[in-house]
Amino acid sequence: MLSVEAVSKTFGGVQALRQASLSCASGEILGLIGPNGAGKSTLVNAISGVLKPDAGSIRLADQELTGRGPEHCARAGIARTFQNIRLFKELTVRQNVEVAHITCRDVRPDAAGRIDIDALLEQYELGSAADAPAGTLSYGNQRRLEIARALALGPSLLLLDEPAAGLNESESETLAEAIEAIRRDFGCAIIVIDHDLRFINRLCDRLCVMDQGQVIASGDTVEVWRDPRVIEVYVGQSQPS
Ligand SMILES: Nc1ncnc2c1ncn2[C@@H]1O[C@H](COP(=O)(O)OP(=O)(O)OP(=O)(O)O)[C@@H](O)[C@H]1O
Repeated sequence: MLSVEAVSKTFGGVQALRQASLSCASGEILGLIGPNGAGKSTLVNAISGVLKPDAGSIRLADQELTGRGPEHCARAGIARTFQNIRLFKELTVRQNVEVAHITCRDVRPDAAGRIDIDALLEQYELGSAADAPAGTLSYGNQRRLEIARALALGPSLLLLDEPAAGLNESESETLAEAIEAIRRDFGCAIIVIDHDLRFINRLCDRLCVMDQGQVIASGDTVEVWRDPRVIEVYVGQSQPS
């Protein structure tokens, strides 16, 4: 489904990505982890068209996406959330979701037809706030709205950048269940970036570990934690249980 091959990106003198490669299949939940500055957000930005890679290729199913912009990638079926929430804060909760749904209806009417906006708002406990401006929601509700809006795009690939940031343990558990429900209900591929390793290990089928712009390990979650390079990168950090 998603195939990223040898993607590189330099910002001034900083090589943020060095020939990074990963793949993600339909219905798979892939965890993208690594220390601060490893290149995770840059890679997700390249996949979602927010920035153009200097080299390498990005394909989604049979679509060549390398160097295409965010709108093109959204229309191709890639939806994402951001590390720092980016909603249309003056629009209502419902309007935020409707804008995404209209985009989906234009390009993938079949997928759009399967999306029920009211059900989506209820599922993310936003029904009672549907007519409130998005900017007035609590932090947790804004995070939920970002996911609901991403789903209204009818994605075949969903990218979640630090969805558990700022959540307590029980909220993270609820979020993990919600992401599993997305896989079940939408069947899309999901890539999750997060520093909460307990959350990542509980949720993800496979992991891709980055360090200094490179993918240093990828594979089954349990296997990856046995890799000496991964252990080295995480030395000093608490090992996940
Ligand atoms: N727009 C930019 N301009 C200059 N340098 C950048 C830019 N974006 C990222 N970088 C640099 O590229 C490197 C990788 O950053 P990136 O944000 O992708 O890492 P990350 O793994 O997502 O980190 P974190 O977990 O802290 O979010 C870092 O050295 C960062 O400072």
